[in-house]
Amino acid sequence: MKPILNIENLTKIYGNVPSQTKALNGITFQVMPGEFLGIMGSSGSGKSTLLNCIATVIQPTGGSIQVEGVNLQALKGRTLADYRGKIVGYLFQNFELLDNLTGRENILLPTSLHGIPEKESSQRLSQLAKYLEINDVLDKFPSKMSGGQRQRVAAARALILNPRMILADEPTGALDSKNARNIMEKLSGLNCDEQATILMVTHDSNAASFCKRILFIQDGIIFHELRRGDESQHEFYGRILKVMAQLGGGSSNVL
Ligand SMILES: Nc1ncnc2c1ncn2[C@@H]1O[C@H](COP(=O)(O)OP(=O)(O)OP(=O)(O)O)[C@@H](O)[C@H]1O
Repeated sequence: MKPILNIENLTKIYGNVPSQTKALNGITFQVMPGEFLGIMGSSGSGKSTLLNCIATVIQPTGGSIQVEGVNLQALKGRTLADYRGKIVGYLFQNFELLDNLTGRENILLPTSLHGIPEKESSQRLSQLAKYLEINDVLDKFPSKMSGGQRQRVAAARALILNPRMILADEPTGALDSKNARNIMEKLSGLNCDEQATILMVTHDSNAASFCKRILFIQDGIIFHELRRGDESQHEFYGRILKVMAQLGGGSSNVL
């Protein structure tokens, strides 16, 4: 099997001499199709910079990112729009739903932007709405939804085009523990049932314990890696806490 994502010696330097910040300092890793990879690290370690480089929101300074064998730097115009719309789906901490659109309209927005036939879109919508338990909020505006409902609607929007890879930046960051657990169960279910490939940046050790593998970043480099293997989620959570303690951060919530 070939990796879906191949990152080699990635660097990102912000600013100009003399006030430069080296946010990524030569990161190399691969992600295989169907992986659920967590990226953890203390504040300022470079996690969001890494995710934003993969999302093509920011340009790396050096190194390469290949998705399904294609170098992201080679993407332009239509191919770049297709990458951003169809190859990757994004899930943000603050949901980023449009306030003046209903849940249904928010979810279907990418399908109209990418010219997906209505029948295909509505079939996928029904499937996702059932799975994510959001049927009763499809006609509501985001301001009338709970935080958990907003994040599940945002997840449906991220998944509506069947992306090859989901990029999630602190998806539980604005949720209480019950809703955080709920969205993580849904993401984990998609990973198991649909073999969705997920890359998730998180500070939350509970959320990270749903992953199959975790990369810990410190000062822009990979400092440690954990694989869950056959461990229970609770055992994995314990190991995550130990690494986070070494990094000087972490979550005190217990599953
Ligand atoms: N636009 C920017 N201009 C200059 N420096 C930046 C910029 N964005 C991030 N940085 C710096 O790059 C480093 C990595 O930041 P990044 O946001 O990737 O860290 P992070 O691990 O995601 O942090 P957090 O967990 O607090 O969100 C930090 O030192 C940060 O101050």
